Amino acid sequence: MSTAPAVAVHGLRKNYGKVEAVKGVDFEVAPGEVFGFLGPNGAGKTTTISMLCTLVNPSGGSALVAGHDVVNERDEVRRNIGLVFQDPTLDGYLSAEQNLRFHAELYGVPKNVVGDRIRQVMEMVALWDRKDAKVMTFSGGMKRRLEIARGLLHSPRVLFLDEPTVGLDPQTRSAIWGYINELRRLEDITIFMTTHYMDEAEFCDRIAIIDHGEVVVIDSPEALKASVGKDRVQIHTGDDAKAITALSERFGLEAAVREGAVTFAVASGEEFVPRLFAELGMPITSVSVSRPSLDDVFMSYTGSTIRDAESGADAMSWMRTMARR
Ligand SMILES: Nc1ncnc2c1ncn2[C@@H]1O[C@H](COP(=O)(O)OP(=O)(O)OP(=O)(O)O)[C@@H](O)[C@H]1O
Repeated sequence: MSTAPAVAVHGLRKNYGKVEAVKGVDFEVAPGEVFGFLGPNGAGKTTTISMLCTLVNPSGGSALVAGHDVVNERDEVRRNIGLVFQDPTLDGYLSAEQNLRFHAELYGVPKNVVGDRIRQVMEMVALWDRKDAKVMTFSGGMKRRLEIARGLLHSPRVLFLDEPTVGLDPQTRSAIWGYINELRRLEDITIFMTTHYMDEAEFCDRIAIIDHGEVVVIDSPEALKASVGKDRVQIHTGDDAKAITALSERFGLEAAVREGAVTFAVASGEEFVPRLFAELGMPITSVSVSRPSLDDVFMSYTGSTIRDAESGADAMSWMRTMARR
């Protein structure tokens, strides 16, 4: 297996008129990696992935995918990638299998292997028993699964998934992740995906947090959470106000009531708890310690929660829509 990066991006930029959608990003994705691009709506995820897939021309910088330049070697890039985008492009009047056969012809999959490959990818997403059904009869989750199967049909080296689970219910989302995990076990493939679901970013080997067109940080979910440094401690007491004062006076900690409990952040929370019981000077009825989540990571690197950032982006796109009228 090659050790050259599956994706190598240097100073990649995209402007739409005055909007700087992507402001010069740099990153590399190793072969076999599941790499996640995490950011709120409007952060520049789709624009970046579209440039890597040769669907949008960069305004500057460079990108190699499977060793090929996305501007000068578009055909080579396209042959080596699979795409699953937010907007479905399946033909509802054709059966699931016919959709895949059509795709196989477009990509020149050799005739002698098409049948076996179609069966293999459809079994991977548990749709083989529905191969003859028209796609218009499929649920949203089944269509997404079929799109993933189609994206894999020509054995791409890099599979791009743009928000693969957006709009799906939690059960279907978790099933899709089951297939993605199965896929990385069975196929020699690199997966590049975008998401704005924090819980899904946890499944990636590494994630890049992107905000306002810039990559803010790149690392494994574990390392990112560790970089935040502090655990979240929540305690229940008979008198929250008194507990907040005591935490401040005795430990110099800033606490507030969150989700009905006195909440504060502290390094090595588990080691701190025994001291807390001994020195707080009032009874504690329950305590919980949790590690930082990716939400805390996003907050610490961007200064806002992903939801706040999202409503800001929504407001921006609403203003742009109004301005165009
Ligand atoms: N074709 C376009 N013309 C003008 N502006 C665009 C175009 N496509 C994207 N933008 C703008 O570029 C910025 C980045 O958009 P992009 O779709 O890449 O973000 P995103 O992170 O993928 O968001 P989402 O999760 O909503 O898809 C936004 O401000 C968006 O409004």
